[in-house]
Amino acid sequence: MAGPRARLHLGSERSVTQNRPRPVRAASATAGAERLGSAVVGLAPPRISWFAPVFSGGGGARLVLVRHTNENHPSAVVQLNDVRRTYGGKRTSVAALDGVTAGFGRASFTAVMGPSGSGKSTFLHCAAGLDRPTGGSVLIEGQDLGELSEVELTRLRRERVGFVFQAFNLLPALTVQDNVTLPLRLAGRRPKPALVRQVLDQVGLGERRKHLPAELSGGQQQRVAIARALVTRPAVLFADEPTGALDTHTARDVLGLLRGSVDHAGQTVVMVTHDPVAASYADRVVFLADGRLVGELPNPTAEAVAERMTHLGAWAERTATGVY
Ligand SMILES: Nc1ncnc2c1ncn2[C@@H]1O[C@H](COP(=O)(O)OP(=O)(O)OP(=O)(O)O)[C@@H](O)[C@H]1O
Repeated sequence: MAGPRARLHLGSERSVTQNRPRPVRAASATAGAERLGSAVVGLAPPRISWFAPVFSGGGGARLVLVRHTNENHPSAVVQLNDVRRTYGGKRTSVAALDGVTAGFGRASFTAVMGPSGSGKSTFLHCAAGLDRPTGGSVLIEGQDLGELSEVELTRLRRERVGFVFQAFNLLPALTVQDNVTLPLRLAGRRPKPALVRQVLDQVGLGERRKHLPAELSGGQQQRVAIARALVTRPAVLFADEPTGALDTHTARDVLGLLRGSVDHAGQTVVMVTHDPVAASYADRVVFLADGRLVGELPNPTAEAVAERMTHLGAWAERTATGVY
């Protein structure tokens, strides 16, 4: 557990009613996930509380008891323990992540938000095994990534981690079906036709499997990218601004698809986003500022997320400039 961390007090968490229908969860999809109050966190109830400075909207600091839900727990699919990532040398050192502890339970959907430069990409890269932290540990399904060689880490990423980025990164000369099955073929596995059909149907592209990416809309191409990420049945799907290149309507389709993979297939999803509406599809939002986890919001609404981000941005600016 990291030492005391600043947590932002950013207004009421439940002042705005939910602005989207939440699908009923299949019992199998939520196996292992536990409800903690109103938050689906997939973790054990918090065991440790800590005293931390809380910054009010006006910039003043006071001490309150903070209940922390992100501690180390063996049931987490992804667990970060006191993760640090420093860039640069001694004199130019930047702490992109400064002691982050967070857990992500099975069949949970978490949005990661924070001002520009707060460490979101670094967080995602370290959590997904794309980058090695300079301190602390990251576990995926209980496996400490720090204990793996590069070859082992690559294999774990290929088999247990799915990625979706803002850019769809499809191979233009391959059909939808061949793009989707590529990760399996790269891993030397023969794609099972029934599985491929199922994944393509899941993303609504069963009829388009022979098409080339250029023959699809942006939203459909992102669906192909999601199918490609899901085809290995990964333990966790990491999404980095997956709707950043899509119009509002298409973005909602894609977010609904991610939500459905959690509710109906028990997928664990961790998504970095700047968009409060996108974040409102998640079970909870965790907020980063200055490389630290500074708060979380269960059952987020777009309005509540936007309100917190406004305060967080103002606080980050005051911290950076030293003007309060
Ligand atoms: N390769 C690097 N070398 C040096 N500093 C870096 C490097 N990558 C990130 N940083 C610094 O680490 C901090 C966190 O960066 P990161 O990209 O994780 O933030 P972010 O929240 O994803 O930002 P944004 O929302 O603007 O994409 C920033 O101060 C950034 O300048």
